[in-house]
Amino acid sequence: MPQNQFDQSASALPQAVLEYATTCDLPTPWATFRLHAFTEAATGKEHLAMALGDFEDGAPVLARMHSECLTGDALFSQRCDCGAQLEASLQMIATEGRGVLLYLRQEGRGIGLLNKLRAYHLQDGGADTVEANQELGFLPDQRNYSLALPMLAHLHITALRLMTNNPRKINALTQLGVNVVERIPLLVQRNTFNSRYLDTKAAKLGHLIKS
Ligand SMILES: Nc1nc2c(ncn2[C@@H]2O[C@H](COP(=O)(O)OP(=O)(O)OP(=O)(O)O)[C@@H](O)[C@H]2O)c(=O)[nH]1
Ligand SMILES: [Zn+2]
Repeated sequence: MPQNQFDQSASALPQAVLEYATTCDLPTPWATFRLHAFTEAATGKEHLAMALGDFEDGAPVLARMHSECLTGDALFSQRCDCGAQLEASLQMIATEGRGVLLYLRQEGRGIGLLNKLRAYHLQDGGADTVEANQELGFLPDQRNYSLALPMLAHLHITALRLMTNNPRKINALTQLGVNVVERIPLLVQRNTFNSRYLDTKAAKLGHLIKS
């Protein structure tokens, strides 16, 4: 699959600069995480890392690089798999007792909330998730994963066992010099509303999801 039909290569994107802000405890139903906050210099956006356990030994860390999805993560939307993936990955980290979830504020695969809702409107009229982005003048995936680098460096994390179904995410991280030693599938249940979305991700974006 030609990667640039869907997203820019990692080397073509500007390297994100983040400034560390603060850390606090974050109790969740599964574990009490340490929540680390960072500010992105270029946009002022706040990006978060939820960490559990000690990473100083250098052993590969169970990790989720989660892209913000307000509708799925907070508003219980069934149009996508984001909320269920967020919950499942935090549970897996808690079960292991060690791991990190990077919560990257790249809503709508980087096009922002309002444009994602415009894309949903086009999808309500028949477009798929890729066509809708293109109709709005965007690449299907506008994310810049270099946001992860300063967060991983701050946490002294050097190698990942990444929970994802998206091989382009692993390619991008590898291009950026991150050592991804393993991919751990993060499959969630289909429903009436997300089924076409999941099929399009598999067919057009290369996600490793069974139909
Ligand atoms: N532009 C757009 N973004 C969407 C749509 N549905 C979900 N998103 C965003 O997609 C992002 C999540 O990406 P996905 O393609 O679902 O999954 P992924 O992160 O590539 O892969 P996984 O690691 O397997 O979850 C979040 O930022 C969502 O807000 C949509 O229809 N259009
Ligand atoms: Zn979502």
